[in-house]
Amino acid sequence: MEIFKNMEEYDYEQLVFCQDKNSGLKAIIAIHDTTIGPALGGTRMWTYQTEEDAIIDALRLAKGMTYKNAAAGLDLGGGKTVIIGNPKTDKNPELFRAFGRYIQSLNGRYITAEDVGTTVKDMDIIHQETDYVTGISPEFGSSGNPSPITAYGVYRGMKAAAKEAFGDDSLEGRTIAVQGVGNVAYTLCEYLHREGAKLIVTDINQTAVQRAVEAFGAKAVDPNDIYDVECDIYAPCALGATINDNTINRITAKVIAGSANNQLQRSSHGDILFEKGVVYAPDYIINAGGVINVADELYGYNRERVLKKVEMIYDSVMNVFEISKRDGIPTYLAADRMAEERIESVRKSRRQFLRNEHHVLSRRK
Ligand SMILES: NC(=O)c1ccc[n+]([C@@H]2O[C@H](COP(=O)([O-])OP(=O)(O)OC[C@H]3O[C@@H](n4cnc5c(N)ncnc54)[C@H](O)[C@@H]3O)[C@@H](O)[C@H]2O)c1
Ligand SMILES: CC(C)C[C@H](N)C(=O)O
Repeated sequence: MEIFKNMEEYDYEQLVFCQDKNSGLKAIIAIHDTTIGPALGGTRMWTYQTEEDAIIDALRLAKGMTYKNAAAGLDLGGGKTVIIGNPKTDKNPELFRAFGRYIQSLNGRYITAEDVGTTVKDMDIIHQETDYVTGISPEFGSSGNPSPITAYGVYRGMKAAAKEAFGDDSLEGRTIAVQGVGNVAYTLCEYLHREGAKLIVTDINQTAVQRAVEAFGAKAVDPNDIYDVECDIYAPCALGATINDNTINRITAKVIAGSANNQLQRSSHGDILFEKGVVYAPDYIINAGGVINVADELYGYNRERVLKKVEMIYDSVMNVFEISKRDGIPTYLAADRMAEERIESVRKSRRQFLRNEHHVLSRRK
C-alpha cells in the first residue's frame, strides 16, 4: 500500500502508528484536517483482516469526522483511531494506558472518545494518562456513553427523511429494517417502537437480536437477508460500506437513514440512490449526536444544551434535502458542500499572521 499516495488523495495531515509489545497495543491514529480546531473522533477496536484494511478504515473514518464536525457547527477538526484487536478478548488496562500516552504525546491535536468496540470504562483508563479524551464517566463531570444521544439524533433525522419521502414525519405503521442492534440501534429501536413502527432487525450477534425481538416484538432475519426485506426505511446501524454494488439494487426502501459511518462504499453509490429517487439522509449529518454530546464536555457539559442541539438534526437533514433539490445534486454531495464551505471560510479567516508562544518573536524576550 502506498501510504503517502493515500494520504495525499484527501489531504490527510498525519498518520500515527502506535505499538506497545507489553500490552499488545497496535493502534493507528489518523488526523485528517485541523483547520477548524483539534481533531475529535472516536477509537474503534476491531479484528481487521489485514493492516491495510485497518489503515484504510482509520483514514475513511477520520475524514468523515472532519465533515461531521464541520457540518455540525463544532469548532473541531476530524480524526479517528483504530486499534487492531478483538474487543472481547484483547483488552487490558495497560493497552489503553499505553494508547493514552500516545494521545498525550500529540499535545491536543487529537481528542478521542468511544466508537465500535470501545466503552466508557476504556475511556476512563485512557483518562489516567491524558486529558484529551471525552465520553468518560459522569463521575468526572463528563457525558458518559454517547450512544443514546446518537440514537436520539438518528431518530430525529429519520423523521425528517420520512417527511421528505412520504410527506409526513410520523413513523407510526412504517416498516423499518435495522441492520445491527448494538449500542445506538437498541435505543433507536426504543424510539421507533414507542412511535408504533414495525421493526425488522438483524445482527451477527444472536444475543443482540434476541433482546430486540423480546423488547420490541421485532421480526428477526439473517444478516444477509436484510437487504431483501420489504420495508419503508432501511437503517444501517452496523459497520460501513453496506450500500455497495452487491446491495444497492436489492434495497427497496424509499428512505435510508441510520447511524453507521461511511454507509456508501463509494460516492457513485450516492449518485445511484439519487437517480433512483431514494431519500438518503447522509450518515455524518444524521449520526452527529454522539460527537455533539462529547464535544460539549470541552465547554463544561450541559445535557439540556446538548439535547437542544441534537434535536436540530431534523433541521440539518431538511437543509441538506433543500440544497440537494435546489442544486439538483445527490444528498451526500449537498452535505459535503455544507461542510466544505465552513472549512474554507475558517481557512480564509485565519490568513493573517497571529503571534503565539511558539513563534520566533517569542524568543526575543
Ligand atoms: N456510538 C455512537 O455514539 C456512534 C456515533 C456515531 C456513529 N456511530 C456509528 O454507528 C454504528 C454503530 O455504533 P454502535 O456504537 O452502536 O456499535 P456497536 O458495536 O454497539 O453495534 C454495532 C452492531 O452491529 C453488529 N454488526 C456488525 N457487523 C454486522 C453485520 N455485518 N450485520 C449485522 N450486524 C452487524 C454488531 O454485532 C453490533 O451489535 C457504527 O458504524 C458507529 O461508527 C456510533
Ligand atoms: C462519539 C464520537 C466522538 C465518535 C462517534 N463514534 C462518531 O462516529 O461520531
